[in-house]
Amino acid sequence: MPFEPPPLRNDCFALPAGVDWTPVDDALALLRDRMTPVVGTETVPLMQAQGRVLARDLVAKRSNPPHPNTAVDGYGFAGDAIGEGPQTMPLVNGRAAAGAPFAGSVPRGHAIRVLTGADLPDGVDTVVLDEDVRIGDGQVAFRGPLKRGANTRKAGEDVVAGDNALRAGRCLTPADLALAAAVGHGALDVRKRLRVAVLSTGDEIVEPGTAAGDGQIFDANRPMLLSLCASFGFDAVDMGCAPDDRSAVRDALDMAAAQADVILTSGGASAGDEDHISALLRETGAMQEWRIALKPGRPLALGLWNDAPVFGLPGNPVAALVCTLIFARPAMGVLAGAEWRDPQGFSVPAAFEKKKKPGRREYLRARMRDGAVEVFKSEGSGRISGLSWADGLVELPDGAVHVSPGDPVRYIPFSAFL
Ligand SMILES: Nc1nc2c(c(=O)[nH]1)N[C@H]1C(S)=C(S)[C@@H](COP(=O)(O)OP(=O)(O)OC[C@H]3O[C@@H](n4cnc5c(N)ncnc54)[C@H](O)[C@@H]3O)O[C@H]1N2
Ligand code: MOO
Repeated sequence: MPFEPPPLRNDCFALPAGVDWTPVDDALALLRDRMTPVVGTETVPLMQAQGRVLARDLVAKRSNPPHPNTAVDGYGFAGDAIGEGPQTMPLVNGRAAAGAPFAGSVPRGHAIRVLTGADLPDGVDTVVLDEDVRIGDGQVAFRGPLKRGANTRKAGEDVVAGDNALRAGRCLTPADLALAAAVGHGALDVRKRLRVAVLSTGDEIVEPGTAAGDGQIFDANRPMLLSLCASFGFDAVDMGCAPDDRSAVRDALDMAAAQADVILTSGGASAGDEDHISALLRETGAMQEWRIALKPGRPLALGLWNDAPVFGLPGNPVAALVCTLIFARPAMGVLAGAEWRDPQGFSVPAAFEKKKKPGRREYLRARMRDGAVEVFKSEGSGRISGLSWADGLVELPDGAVHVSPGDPVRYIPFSAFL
């Protein structure tokens, strides 16, 4: 039987009793607390592991470097055999090169030709750089003093065999693959990719590029959310668009839960007559409507559908993106077996003025220009051009603020969510 984690609990999205408008940090703390990995593990070749989530701590099978070696092209000798001022040493026949070590031993007071990366021959612990020597008559001449061990690398100075080189839950970067390779691994145990189904809802939504009649709009959320999930390293599953019809939405959720580990829907998340996502999730008894003290993205419907967590995102594209980045992204990371990650923001000077009332956190579309952060001209939640204009978000705190140009504000680049 495949080794798979247990499903989430039915009440995994429940808010504590009496909570009404949930502050963003409380909502995030709840998600962090309740989410657990839902995907199993598999072994993949190292070369194909970029972007995957490491399933177990990676123990170094070999030290890096494995042996003491020279960091430069030059001449190696015993460091304690020289003093200050001019030095002359007879050269031993032969040389040590990377991949072609010198088999013999170098007598004290003698030197040997060494090339970068070569294991230090027996009797050598110090190297003088090519640029600092003169060669002639079977001898090498240079000026002392030279620190013992100069221009060499110690065995294990980077990683020692048996050390934990990488921690489980890490999303593997190109540099991680270099490290894993260096310490002796050719294949890695990783989490299976999280499958994320993306479903749009709404009678007014039509396929991009088709003819749109009066009252119809093109599906902008689906291409955005599918590509976003792919950029997070997940398998994005396109579930198309369901009309505002309870049984059609039910069928679409059934299909999504059969094909994916998580479901992202957009539209129909609030409590209007045609808000079928929240109504259906409520029917399962696992629906939680999170009214988050946040702009944009107030209504976020969370629930389980046939054991698959559902993030019912608001329909407005700006709110859909903000809710995905701020809530769904870190939660999906944990479902995928990764560590919880808070996006790294920066404190930068504002290039704008803004007054904000207390009681909710606000995210503004933003971009850095000339060392300061500017914000989009409108805060309208349907203004998709502003998402495209932006390189990130400015996060304004829950309390009241009056930002003036030059004041420090928190800027989170979109790349911080990847
Ligand atoms: N009486 C209230 N009305 C609304 C409230 C409220 O608190 N009380 N909240 C507003 C806010 S804030 C938002 S956000 C929206 C969220 O509503 P829904 O999640 O139910 O979304 P819809 O009503 O279905 O759609 C909202 C808006 O977004 C457009 N949309 C939907 N899907 C797509 C898509 N795939 N691509 C492009 N655009 C999409 C849709 O046509 C609507 O214009 O509710 C407010 N109302
Ligand atoms: O979530 Mo709505 O888009 O805040 O405006």
